[in-house]
Amino acid sequence: MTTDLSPRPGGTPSSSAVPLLTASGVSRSFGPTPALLDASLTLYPGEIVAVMGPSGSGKSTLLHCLAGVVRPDEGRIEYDGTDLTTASDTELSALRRTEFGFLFQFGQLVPELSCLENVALPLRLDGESRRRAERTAAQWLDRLDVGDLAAKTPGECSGGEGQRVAVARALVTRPRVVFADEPTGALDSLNGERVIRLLTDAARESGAAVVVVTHEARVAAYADREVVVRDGRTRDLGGVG
Ligand SMILES: Nc1ncnc2c1ncn2[C@@H]1O[C@H](COP(=O)(O)OP(=O)(O)OP(=O)(O)O)[C@@H](O)[C@H]1O
Repeated sequence: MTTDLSPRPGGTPSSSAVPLLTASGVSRSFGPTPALLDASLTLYPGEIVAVMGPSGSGKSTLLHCLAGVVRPDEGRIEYDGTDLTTASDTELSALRRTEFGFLFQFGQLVPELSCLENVALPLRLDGESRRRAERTAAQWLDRLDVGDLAAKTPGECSGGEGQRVAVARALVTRPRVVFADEPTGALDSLNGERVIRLLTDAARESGAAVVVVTHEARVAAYADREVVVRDGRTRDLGGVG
């Protein structure tokens, strides 16, 4: 049997592979405000893509549409054969729970739970026994160099430590895609660099693809490819560096 930290089958990046997630012609407005206009993005299995662009250009809206959190007004988003624009709310929430992992700028850990319980939570929600979930969670905390924080609550951790716990929680279900929205935005440059390095290393090892929204070039440097969003429109800049 493979361990919980092993790569998922088919998780090696390859430009010749079939895309895992494809968005084409996606538009979305909030009232009179157009947030996305004819946006497109293709994500291959195991690939790390940075989404960059000025404030208010539509990066988070694109991420939310790709993750099935926001429904576009127009366009098509296909994840592994499922059209997210027509999927039911039940189908979308099952996808988000089993196939996707999420990482935000801050505030995503449950303050009342220990770090170990926070990381075990997605597995518990998926029906895993407490013992198994916490054993896997402990492996992930070790992987992210925060094994010694297992019994602490998020309030007892520094910002960088909390983000590393959050990375463990985003990866613990072995998702096929991790959506990260400014995961280093609240950290100093040293801690930010450590978090993005650990996130991308752990994602590559486990075969997860990553879509990371960032305004920091040094964070985007960890990606395989860069997509820029400007005034709601996407432009693929190809390989980074
Ligand atoms: N829920 C919402 N209700 C109303 N307007 C929204 C909503 N979400 C986004 N917008 C608007 O859509 C546009 C794009 O916002 P979005 O958050 O996607 O940009 P962003 O590039 O992620 O910005 P930032 O870098 O500042 O986080 C902005 O004009 C924003 O005000």
